[in-house]
Amino acid sequence: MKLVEIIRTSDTSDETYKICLNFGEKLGKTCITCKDTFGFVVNRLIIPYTAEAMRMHERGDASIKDIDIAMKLGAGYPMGPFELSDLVGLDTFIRALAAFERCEPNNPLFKPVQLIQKYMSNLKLPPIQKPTQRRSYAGFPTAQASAANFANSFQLLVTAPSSSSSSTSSATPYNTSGETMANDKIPKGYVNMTHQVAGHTVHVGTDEIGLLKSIDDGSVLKPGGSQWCAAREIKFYEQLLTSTDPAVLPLKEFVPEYRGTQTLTIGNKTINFIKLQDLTHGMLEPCIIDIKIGRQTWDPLATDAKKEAEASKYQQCKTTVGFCIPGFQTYHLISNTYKKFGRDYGKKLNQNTVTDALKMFLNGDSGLNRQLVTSILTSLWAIQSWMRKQKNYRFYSTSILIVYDARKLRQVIESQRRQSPKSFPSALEVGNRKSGGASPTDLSPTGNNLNRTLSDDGDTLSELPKSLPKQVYKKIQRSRSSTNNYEQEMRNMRNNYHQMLDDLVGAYDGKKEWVFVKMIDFAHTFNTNELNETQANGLDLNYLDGIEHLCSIFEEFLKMCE
Ligand SMILES: Nc1ncnc2c1ncn2[C@@H]1O[C@H](COP(=O)(O)OP(=O)(O)OP(=O)(O)O)[C@@H](O)[C@H]1O
Ligand SMILES: O=P(O)(O)O[C@@H]1[C@H](O)[C@H](O)[C@@H](OP(=O)(O)O)[C@H](OP(=O)(O)O)[C@H]1O
Repeated sequence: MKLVEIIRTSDTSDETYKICLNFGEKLGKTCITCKDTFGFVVNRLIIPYTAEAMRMHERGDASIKDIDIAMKLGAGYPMGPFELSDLVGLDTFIRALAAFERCEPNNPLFKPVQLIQKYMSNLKLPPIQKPTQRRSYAGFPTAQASAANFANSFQLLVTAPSSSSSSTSSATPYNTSGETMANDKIPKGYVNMTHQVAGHTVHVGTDEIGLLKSIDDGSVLKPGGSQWCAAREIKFYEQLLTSTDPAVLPLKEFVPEYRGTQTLTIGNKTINFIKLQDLTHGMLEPCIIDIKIGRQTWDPLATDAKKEAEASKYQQCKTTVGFCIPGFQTYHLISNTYKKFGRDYGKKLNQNTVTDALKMFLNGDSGLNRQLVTSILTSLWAIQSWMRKQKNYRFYSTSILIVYDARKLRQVIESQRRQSPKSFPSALEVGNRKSGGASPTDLSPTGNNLNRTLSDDGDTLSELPKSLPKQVYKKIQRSRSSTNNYEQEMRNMRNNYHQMLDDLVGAYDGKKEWVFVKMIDFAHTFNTNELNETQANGLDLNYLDGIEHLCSIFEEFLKMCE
């Protein structure tokens, strides 16, 4: 975020104020000054604005989609109010609005929004506890979606490909109708994994589910069952975890962190899940591509029918480049929207168009970014180099999952443009961001400033240090007079602050990784000692062919960056 709000209280000395200002500027931020008033500038304006947008929809004046479009095109905001509130999380929004109301109980701007109250109470949200990344369990209902299944529908609504891209985006693994498996079937503490681009997914009206996400620790849970060959995949991860074989050790770096298994009862079924690190964790605008490696996507135990079915899919791609793309999503920086492409799109790709798809994934329409391409290519090379040696495994139907945060890419482009304006004239263009002006997206984890003074002061009243600065006492006195349960309030605010900070750190901490390239899906991976001599002989050429082609495409991309 480019913006820093410096809060100057009546007790702030000129010197302290200047130090803060200088510090902010040294960090390359744009600093503004505001009095110590609740919400400061951004939240004080964004919260009632968003509430009013929701009331507008509630009155039936305009649809969610139209309000978002109107504010983007009519007011130049990079995100509409609903898109923004979904990013921040309705739970955070609702609490911020309630906190404002407590500060000014008679101000109609801060009155609760009935529609959200109703949906939130149906959602049975967990109390604010450990920070999660984006609050993917938040969402706003479409007109059609029922209260029970709306959790992801708003996300889908705002992220569904626009009609102009429909020629390329066709069917996705998502339920674009906005229907997801009824949330009441998913055990408390878990939600559907919104950012899943391929693989087995929820099917309404059946017991089929897709990946879940644990709210508690942010892990993804991949469902097992004979259909998904879970036993084989669990065996793969468990063996790898304990392996000390030097020939195998590098593989540990190429897969997501394995966190064991977890049994959950969904409806009347007991399902064993594989728990993995969520590679999109902490990303605000995750771009994800699933690249299935290998011409042969069936394993040696496959039936003839399965072989035939697999061989007939993604034919043009698999036979020419040795890999295929069952799905991807990209956060398009120029239009500020998600674009999603499912298996139907992937099945039409060929040797030439597959490169366009990869470029689109990389937001390459305004030039490929060297840092992004290099980062991906480095990881691909590492996998390729290991594959050129390893003889322990045969990887059938595994994928390479490439994930990056478009929010960070935007920052990288903007900072490159600052350093070398001529070479990056169209950065932008990138997302219609007017440099210098704070936009709603810049400020999106709204509320980040909201509780700063309070949370900096300590957890609860009893934990506050004895010698508090004068202004802290003043704040406490003020807050105390406006709320009955001050200690609880402090705790809530503190927790809120941590959540918001987590969002911010996830998106903006320069040290945090923002690009991941990992191998996933080991349901058809075999140890060579399970295979006959012919199958086990030599290298995994099926995999090697695909990864070599993939590397060569990225090598070409790298040349284009020069
Ligand atoms: N560790 C992870 N972090 C984030 N997302 C993940 C992770 N693992 C899987 N996914 C998401 O889930 C999708 C499907 O994963 P995976 O291929 O493991 O499932 P599957 O149901 O076995 O797929 P398939 O039907 O191709 O065999 C991926 O495309 C990706 O979007
Ligand atoms: O790419 P698509 O078109 O989505 O095809 C699916 C993909 O090949 C999966 O890997 C496969 O699951 P397995 O890995 O379990 O074989 C699934 O088989 P299934 O329908 O038999 O589950 C296919 O439908």
